[in-house]
Amino acid sequence: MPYRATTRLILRRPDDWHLHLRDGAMLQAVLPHTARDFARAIVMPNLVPPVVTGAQAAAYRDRILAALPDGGRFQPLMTLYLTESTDPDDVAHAFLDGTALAVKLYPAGATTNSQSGVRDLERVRPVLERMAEIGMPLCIHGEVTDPEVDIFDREAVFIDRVLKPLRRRIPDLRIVLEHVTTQHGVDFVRDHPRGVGATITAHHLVINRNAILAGGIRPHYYCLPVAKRETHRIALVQAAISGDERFFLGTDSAPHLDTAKLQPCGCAGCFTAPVTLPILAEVFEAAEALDRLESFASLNGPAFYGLPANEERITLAKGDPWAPPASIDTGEGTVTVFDPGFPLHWHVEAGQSAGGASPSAERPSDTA
Ligand SMILES: NC(=O)N[C@@H](CC(=O)O)C(=O)O
Ligand SMILES: [Zn+2]
Ligand SMILES: [Zn+2]
Repeated sequence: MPYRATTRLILRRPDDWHLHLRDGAMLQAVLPHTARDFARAIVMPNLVPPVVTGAQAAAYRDRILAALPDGGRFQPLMTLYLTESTDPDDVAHAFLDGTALAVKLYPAGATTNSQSGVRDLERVRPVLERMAEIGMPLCIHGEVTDPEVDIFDREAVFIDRVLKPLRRRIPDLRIVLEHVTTQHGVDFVRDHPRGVGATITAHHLVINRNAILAGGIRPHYYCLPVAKRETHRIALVQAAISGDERFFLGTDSAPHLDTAKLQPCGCAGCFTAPVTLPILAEVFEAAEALDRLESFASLNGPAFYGLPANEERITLAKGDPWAPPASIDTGEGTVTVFDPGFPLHWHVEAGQSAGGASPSAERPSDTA
């Protein structure tokens, strides 16, 4: 049946403030899916070996730009992986010359490729103090690694044990609590009027932990932090649709080969890049908040990072449900595309640019 758009929504081209692009064949395969819909993305540094220095970030940025499809104007924004031997001068230099926008804190052992991360925050204090001085944000994977702590509590415990004391010790350090998954995380951000933000993924807005475990084990819904119970999902939706500047989109699109996910010990991460904006449109529409999608996806992130919002526009169109590809091929194996579990009626119109005609998101209007 031919596609019939019945509703259109124009918004500034979104950015992704938390993205995994990997390297090599995987980078080649996943990058076009982000570059198609997003103007910029903060690229996570958890390669093997990790992207630690300014020079490594510049080299990785060059590899990403070389992998861009022809005519792609996508801009990768680089991060530095914080280790206990990170040099404060190198970090400051990379920030001030524009090579890196932020530093990423992985508690050692918390997630995929975090083994070079931080065990003792005291050891990185000189780096954090320097970052506070120069206004460089710290992006945080906010989970404790203590095996005594239940996996569903690890974000909340991190906030109490690590984040609150850190905030007291270095109050001027700008912090992004990445991929927030709990009411506790939302409350922590709301309690801090300045200098604290949080990214929210599309998948945490649409799944709770039942998606992973009820009626069978579904590895493609397993990511870290792991999805929590429904009350937390609702808190995340409330934060995302609130228009509150401190909450912005970070997809955490984290591709892994299916052969790595479908294992007795499969790895964490959901590949959402190809479906992020259609999913968000469904979520915001269901919450009667389509007029705030632009704040979440296109305005709040740049405001936090002190960057201009994109001038270019994209159009989201609503029509008959469409089926995204079940997976993409990387040449080295397939990667399953995140399935939200409901039909997608919205899609991003191809090659669309409204040329800056509209000052902000329009309320959807009937164009049929
Ligand atoms: N989110 C995930 O489950 N996985 C991410 C790492 C991360 O963001 O924690 C990955 O790199 O695969
Ligand atoms: Zn993470
Ligand atoms: Zn991530």
